Amino acid sequence: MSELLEVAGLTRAFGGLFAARDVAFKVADGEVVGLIGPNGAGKTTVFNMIAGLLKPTSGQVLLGGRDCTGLQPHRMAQLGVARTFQITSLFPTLTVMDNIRVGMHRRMVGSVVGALLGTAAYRREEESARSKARDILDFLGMSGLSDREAQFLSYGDQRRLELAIALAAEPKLLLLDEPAAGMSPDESRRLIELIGKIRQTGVSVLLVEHHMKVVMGVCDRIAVLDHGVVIAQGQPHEVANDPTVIRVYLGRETANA
Ligand SMILES: Nc1ncnc2c1ncn2[C@@H]1O[C@H](COP(=O)(O)OP(=O)(O)OP(=O)(O)O)[C@@H](O)[C@H]1O
Repeated sequence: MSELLEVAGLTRAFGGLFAARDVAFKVADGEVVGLIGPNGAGKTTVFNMIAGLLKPTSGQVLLGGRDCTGLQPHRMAQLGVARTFQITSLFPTLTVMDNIRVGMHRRMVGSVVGALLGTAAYRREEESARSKARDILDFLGMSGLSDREAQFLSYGDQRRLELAIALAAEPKLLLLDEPAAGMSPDESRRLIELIGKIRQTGVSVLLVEHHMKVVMGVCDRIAVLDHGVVIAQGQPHEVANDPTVIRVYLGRETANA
């Protein structure tokens, strides 16, 4: 497998505090990598530096070997990095289908003028967007919800809709920020299945997650952060049995196992 994402020496200081220091890990094509650690360990900071939302103080973010350090989020998106957004970014009174189409809209070539004039090119693009959105809903097992307003979806379905919007960008790398937060055990199980399905399509996933069952159930490899530093990385069973990791988790928080 070739490397899709590589971060090297990634560091971010806030004043005198190093939220991330010299962080290094890789995500291969079609691999699911978990980024875990106690509260305040630096997961979001690393995640945001990869997504382009936060500039590193030093270090590199490489995508397919290309240096993408410090690029803006929309440039990272163009290069194939998609992230899930919080539920608040859904449009509550729009249908599931329209939420996905709005998500796609920014990347569509057709102009506003084309839309206003109802040109053939615009209609073709619009139909292909709808068809793609239907495929994604089908893939996520949400076909029956296409016409439902987002506000009437269950919590788990709202989070699946976020996934659908991210997948509509046809990413190479999907960044998932605590996708299992607030989910019931049933919803978490479905999420594990879905992430597995997404991986099978060749998409790589970087997952920040507190929910250990989800992390252990779906990740090929895990990197553990503590105080901004990677203290362990490896396969789930290696990390779970690492004495430093056990000490950090037992000492700092009760793992959500
Ligand atoms: N904008 C900021 N300004 C100052 N300090 C920050 C900022 N963002 C994060 N920090 C600090 O950096 C450290 C790492 O925070 P970060 O949010 O990356 O951790 P986390 O692992 O994502 O935590 P959680 O699991 O609670 O979301 C924390 O000490 C936090 O207080």
